Formats: sequence, C-alpha cells, structure tokens
Amino acid sequence: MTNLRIAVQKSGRLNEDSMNLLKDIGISIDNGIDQLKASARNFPVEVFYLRNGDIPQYLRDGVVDAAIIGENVLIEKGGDLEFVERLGFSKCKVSIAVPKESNASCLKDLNGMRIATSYPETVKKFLKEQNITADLHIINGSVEIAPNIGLADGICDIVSSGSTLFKNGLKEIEVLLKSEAVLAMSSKISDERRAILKTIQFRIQAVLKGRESKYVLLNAPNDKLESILKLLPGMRSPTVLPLAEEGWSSVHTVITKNAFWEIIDELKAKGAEGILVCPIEKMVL
Ligand SMILES: Nc1ncnc2c1ncn2[C@@H]1O[C@H](COP(=O)(O)OP(=O)(O)OP(=O)(O)O)[C@@H](O)[C@H]1O
Ligand SMILES: O=P(O)(O)OC[C@H]1O[C@H](OP(=O)(O)OP(=O)(O)O)[C@H](O)[C@@H]1O
Ligand SMILES: [Mg+2]
Repeated sequence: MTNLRIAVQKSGRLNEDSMNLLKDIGISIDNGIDQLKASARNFPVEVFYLRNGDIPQYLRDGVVDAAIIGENVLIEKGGDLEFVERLGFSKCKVSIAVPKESNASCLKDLNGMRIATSYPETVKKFLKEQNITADLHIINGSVEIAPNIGLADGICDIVSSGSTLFKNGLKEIEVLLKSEAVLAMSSKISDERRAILKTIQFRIQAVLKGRESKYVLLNAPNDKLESILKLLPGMRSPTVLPLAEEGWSSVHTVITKNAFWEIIDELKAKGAEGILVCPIEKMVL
C-alpha cells in the first residue's frame, strides 16, 4: 500500500505542536521520537523526523512528499516550494535589529553595516529590493550576541516575544516577514499520495476551525431573544430551543474565540444568563 511520507521536526520548537496536530487529525504514530522514521497505525502515512533546516531539500528531492515546517525556513531555503496550509502555531517574525544605542533607526541607515544572520537569502533579497548594500555574516545560532561581541553592527533573526532582543540590548528596526508553521508539499508528489495529502488537509482544516471557534450556550428571556440573536453569528444561524421554564429559551451557537469577549458584556446587558462557552474539537463547514 502507498504511504504519504511526511516530515516533521525531530526536536525543537515545532515538534510538539506538529505531533499534537497529527494526533488531533486522528493519526496514531506507532514509534517514538528515537526512531527517525515511524508509521501510522490507522492511516497511510509514514513520519520522518528531520531537522527543520534540512526539510526543504528533502521536499525538493521528492524524498518526502509533505512536511510541517516553519514558513521562514521555506522562504529562506525553498523559495521554489509550495505550501498548502497555514497551521497557526510557531508564529514569529524575521526582523532586523540593532543595538539600542545605535544611531541606526531606519532602513537606509543599514547601508554599509555588518549584519549577522542565519537567514542570508532572505536578508540578501530584502536588501536588494530596498537598494541597500550591507556586509552579511552568516552564523547558525546565538545571532543576537553578535553586536555585543563586535562581530556585527546589526542582526537579522527570529523575533517572537522580543525578550531575546531585549536581553541583548537590541531594538527591532524592520520586520522582513511574518512566519508560522505550514504544511508544505513536494512538487514531485504522485497523484496517489496527493490524494492522501488532500484528506490530511481536510482534517487539518476541520481541527484548525475548531481551535479558533467556541460553542456558546445561553439562556435568554423570550422578550429579549431578538436583540440577543442579533449579536450572535452561527454556522448557519443560532439554534433556539424552548426551556422547561415558560418564557425562556436556550440559544446555541458557534463563534470565534475573540468575538466572544467582544460581545459578552452586551449579551449580559441584554439579559442573557447561564452562559456556557465550550471548546470545539473539530468543525466541518
Ligand atoms: N521564539 C520563537 N517563537 C515562535 N516560533 C519560533 C521561535 N523560534 C523559532 N520559531 C519557529 O520554529 C522553527 C523551528 O525553530 P527551532 O529553533 O526549533 O529549530 P531550528 O534550530 O531553526 O531548526 P532545526 O530543526 O533545523 O535545528 C523556526 O524555523 C521558526 O519557524
Ligand atoms: O523573541 P523571543 O521570544 O525571545 O524569541 C526569539 C528567539 O527564539 C529563537 O531562539 P531559540 O530559543 O529557538 O534558540 P536557538 O537559537 O537555539 O534556536 C530565535 O532564534 C530567537 O533567538
Ligand atoms: Mg531556534
């Protein structure tokens, strides 16, 4: 039987969320992380545990058919590769930063500077587009320390909370790109494996929709029902059921996580009571 060969990061920031996503879409992996390759018990999939940075080449060579990878790495090392789905985790930016006390505060100030980075292709492309000439120092880790040890005048690296920049006395002056984990696909994938990937993609979409939504139940006095319903979107429209107590209804609906907090005060003010907000595991529209 044909299996889809999917790469995930062996260890690091993407590993846990990637494995959880596979679990949430109903794929049970037989073996642990100690092995570099594992099969699923209940789905035609083989998981390859690889370095994030090596995955673009494996995709290009068609050694793996698909991968969960940081979009930033795909841009840096796989400009020619496609991704089929954003996955909503490992969100970060790739930014240029300089020491806090540096006079540089905008792009043109980077002219002639030494910039340390692990993302040379991304930086080169960006600087070329901006017509800026700088001297790149390629290093593989601890990039933020480079200005402090006199290796560079600025850096280009991943920024998430900004605490690494802060701890190293750096300020962000330009965001080159925003990134998150993505599901990428090899252009050499066979039709048969593409069909398996489509099933995975469908399941992922259902899980991601569920993660960003909440199931809301509330009780409403019938005379306030109309104004309460106006506040509530639903997959089609909210469900309204009579309560055992005369004059009251139970309203059920699905809304996005953030939208709930925006309308909660208004719901209460309009007379909604007993409001329950529940997680949704999967959602198929
Ligand atoms: N601080 C962060 N916050 C959010 N996402 C991040 C952060 N740092 C890295 N990432 C994302 O996670 C990916 C993996 O980062 P990680 O540091 O685990 O691996 P790596 O050292 O870049 O890769 P490799 O697997 O090749 O060793 C990055 O490419 C980026 O997309
Ligand atoms: O803005 P922050 O929330 O501080 O995150 C940014 C830091 O996170 C990553 O490093 P990581 O911890 O993955 O270490 P690494 O350099 O060993 O990959 C990245 O390379 C930055 O240094
Ligand atoms: Mg890292």
